[in-house]
Amino acid sequence: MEQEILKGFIVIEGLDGSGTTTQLDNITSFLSNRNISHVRTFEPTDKETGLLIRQVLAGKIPLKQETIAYLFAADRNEHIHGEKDGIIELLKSNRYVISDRYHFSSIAYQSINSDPALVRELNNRFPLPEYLIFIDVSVEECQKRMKQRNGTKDIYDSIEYQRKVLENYNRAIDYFSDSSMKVVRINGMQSAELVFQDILEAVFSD
Ligand SMILES: Nc1ncnc2c1ncn2[C@@H]1O[C@H](COP(=O)(O)OP(=O)(O)O)[C@@H](O)[C@H]1O
Ligand SMILES: Cc1cn([C@H]2C[C@H](O)[C@@H](COP(=O)(O)OP(=O)(O)O)O2)c(=O)[nH]c1=O
Repeated sequence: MEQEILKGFIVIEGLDGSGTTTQLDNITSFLSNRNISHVRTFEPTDKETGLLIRQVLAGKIPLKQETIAYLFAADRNEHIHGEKDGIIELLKSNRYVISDRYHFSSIAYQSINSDPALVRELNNRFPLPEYLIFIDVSVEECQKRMKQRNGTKDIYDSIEYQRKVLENYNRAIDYFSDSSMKVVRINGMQSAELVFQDILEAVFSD
C-alpha cells in the first residue's frame, strides 16, 4: 500500500556531519525573512522519548539494538501524531514543517544491527513527507567535518558504521524513488552556500 504523503512536510537526511543542521538554519532564515509560516523540528525529539534516545546514543544506557529501533519508532509516533504539537497538527496552521531526520534515518542506521524487516515494519505506517532532501557527502568528508565541529561522539560515528549507513541511504532512496514523495539528492560536497542554492531551486522555487 502506498504511504500517505503530507503536503508541506519536508525532511532533510544525511550522514552525521553532512550539514543538515547548517541547511536547516539556512532554510528557516529564508522562510522567516519572507514571513512564510513554518516550524523547524528534529529527531530524536526533545520529548522524554528523544532524551532517553540521546542517552543511549551517548553510550550511557546499554540497550539491545532492537529496543533502540522500537524507541526511535515510539519517539516518531509522538512526533508525527502528537495531539498538540505533532507534525500533522502543525501542518494545519503552517505552510511548512521541516524536520532534521525522520524514519529514513531508522531505515539507514537501525537496519545495520537489527533485522531490516523489523525496522521496515516499525516504520511503514508513518506518512511520507512531500519532499525528502538527501544531502550527499562522502563518509571521509563527514568524518573531517565532525572532527572540526568537535561535537559529542555517538555510538554510530565510526567510519565503518557510516559507510554502511550511506549504503542503506542509497538503497532507501532508490526504493522511494517510485513513490509519490519528491526525492531530492543534493551534492553536499560543495560549499554550504551552494548546497543551499540547490535546495532553494529544488524545493522553494515557486
Ligand atoms: N557544505 C559544507 N562544506 C563544509 N563544511 C560544512 C558544510 N556544511 C556544514 N559544514 C560544517 O560541517 C560541520 C557539520 O555540519 P552540521 O550542519 O552540524 O552537520 P549535521 O547536522 O548533518 O551533523 C559544521 O562544523 C559545519 O559548519
Ligand atoms: C532519527 C534517527 C536518528 N538516528 C541517529 C543519527 C545520528 O547519529 C543520531 C543523532 O542525530 P543528530 O542529532 O541529527 O546528529 P548529527 O547532528 O551528528 O547528524 O541519531 C538513528 O540512528 N535513527 C533514527 O531513526
